[in-house]
Order: sequence, then structure tokens, then C-alpha cells
Amino acid sequence: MSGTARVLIGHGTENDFVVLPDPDGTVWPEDRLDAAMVRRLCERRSGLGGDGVLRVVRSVHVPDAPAVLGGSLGRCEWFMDHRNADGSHAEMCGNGIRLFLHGLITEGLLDRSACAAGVLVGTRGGPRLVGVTPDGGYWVDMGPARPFGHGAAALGGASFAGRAVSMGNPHLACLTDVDVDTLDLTGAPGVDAGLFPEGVNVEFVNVVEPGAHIRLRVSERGVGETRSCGTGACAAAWTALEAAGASTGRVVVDVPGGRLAVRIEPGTTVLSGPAVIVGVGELSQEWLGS
Ligand SMILES: N[C@@H](CCC[C@H](N)C(=O)O)C(=O)O
Repeated sequence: MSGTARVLIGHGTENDFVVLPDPDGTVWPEDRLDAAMVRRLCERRSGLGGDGVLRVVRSVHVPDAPAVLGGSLGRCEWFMDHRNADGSHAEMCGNGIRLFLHGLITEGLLDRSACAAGVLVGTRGGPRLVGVTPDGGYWVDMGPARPFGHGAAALGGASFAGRAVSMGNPHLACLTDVDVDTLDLTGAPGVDAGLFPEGVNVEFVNVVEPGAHIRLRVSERGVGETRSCGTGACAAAWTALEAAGASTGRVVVDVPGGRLAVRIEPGTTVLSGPAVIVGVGELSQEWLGS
């Protein structure tokens, strides 16, 4: 690759990403931003470091966009092209999409004042409405949680029963009385590959206040343990509400990297939380060429 490439580093509740502005799809076409490049960028010692990559690109420049957005293609100017740190694509990322909108605003590609009512952003899980909150944070309408069965996660010789929930991407949310801070998540939990043929993100969840407040740790598909997962927070909140005999409500979700809020109403799930740009710069020619 010749020339430099602009890059932002940021996070949402410490779920961190390399953000690549590529509005016209000319800087990071698919063959340049391949799995090997994503892994290099996310490598914490020899790259910039991150749990994933967010390419900020107009939907018309994304080959997958017509298939995943259907009739909403024309209403989604922007597309969150998300990759996990291992280079795999994910359908949706709740922390990433808040950072994505923050990146668009920071780069001057969108005006913050125009985002209060929400901006429809394309993702591989479909269109998602994302907006700003009065306190400087962001909200995203994640769509409904879709339960699809019961499963279990094997970890450290123990089995944790959980609820399989899709937030566009797959989750296994395990409510447990074992203090989640005591768990060793250096290795991925074992799961039933038949229930999760595409892999799964696994949340271990302690209920702080039934139906109202939970805390969790997460092992993400394609990454490993992360400090936060927005889609995971939604799946865990839905599971905690179900366990409390409710189908709607507002749940505070504490994660190692901070606090998220999830509001579940009939047919929708609204996730709110912060997004932070840590730095802005350029990839060096030396690194790109090596
Ligand atoms: N951390 C994200 C989820 C990222 C994708 C996930 N690892 C997957 O493969 O489904 C979030 O905040 O939702």
C-alpha cells in the first residue's frame, strides 16, 4: 500500500477498536483490509492494538450491503464494517456502533446536532438507529432480543447453564451465583457447536438486583475476554429480565470497563453508553510497507 492511512483509536466502556475512516471505499477495499491486516492492526505489541476494527465507509461501497440491508440500503448512508481481532466479520457490535457514530462526528462527516433523533447505520446484522444522548453519550436501537434455546458453557471444570439469545450476533448468557470476578477467562468456554454453528459470545452474569441491575464478564467470539460487550449486555439484560419474570424493563449493566444501560420494550432493545476517541493519527509508511 502506498501513502499513509488515517486512523482513530477509541473505545466504548473499554471495548477498544481501531477505527479506519474510508468514506469512499478507496483506502481499505476488502482485499487490502483482509484478515491478516486486521490481525496486524489489532495486535497489541506490534500493531495499534484493539478488540476489533471498524471501517467507516458509505454503504454504496460495501459489496455485502445490498444483501444485508435489503430495502433499507438507500436509507443507510453509512456502514459499520466491523471485524473481530482475529479478522472475522461479526453481524453487530453494540459498543462499536456507538464509537462508529462518535467517529463520524469527530471526523466532521456528520453534525452532532443532526444526530439527536438518530441516524440509520448499516451493519451486517441489518440497519440500526444510533443517536446522541444529552450527556454526550450515545444510544442505539438494537432491535429485539431473539432467544433461540438453552445451552451451557463449560469453564474450569464447571458447567454454567445459559440462554441462547441473538442480538443479530449469537450469545449465551449464563446467570450464575459464582462471583464472575473469580472466573478464569483466559481460554474460551466450551459450548455446544450444534446450537452455535457460527460460534458464540459467552456472558457470565451475576444478578445484583433482580430485573434491574447485573454485572458481567464476557468471552467474545473472535477476540477472547474483552472489557465490555454491548450486544452481550443486551442479551444478558434480556435473560435477567426473563429470570425475574419480566419481558420489559430497564437494566443497569456493569462490565469491567464501565457501565451500560439497557432498556427493553416490546419489539426493541435500546443500549446506551459512552464512546471515546483516544487518539487520531496516521499509520506509518514503515509499518504499512513491512
Ligand atoms: N464487542 C461487541 C461485539 C463484537 C462482535 C462479537 N465478538 C461477535 O463475533 O459476535 C459488542 O459490543 O457488541
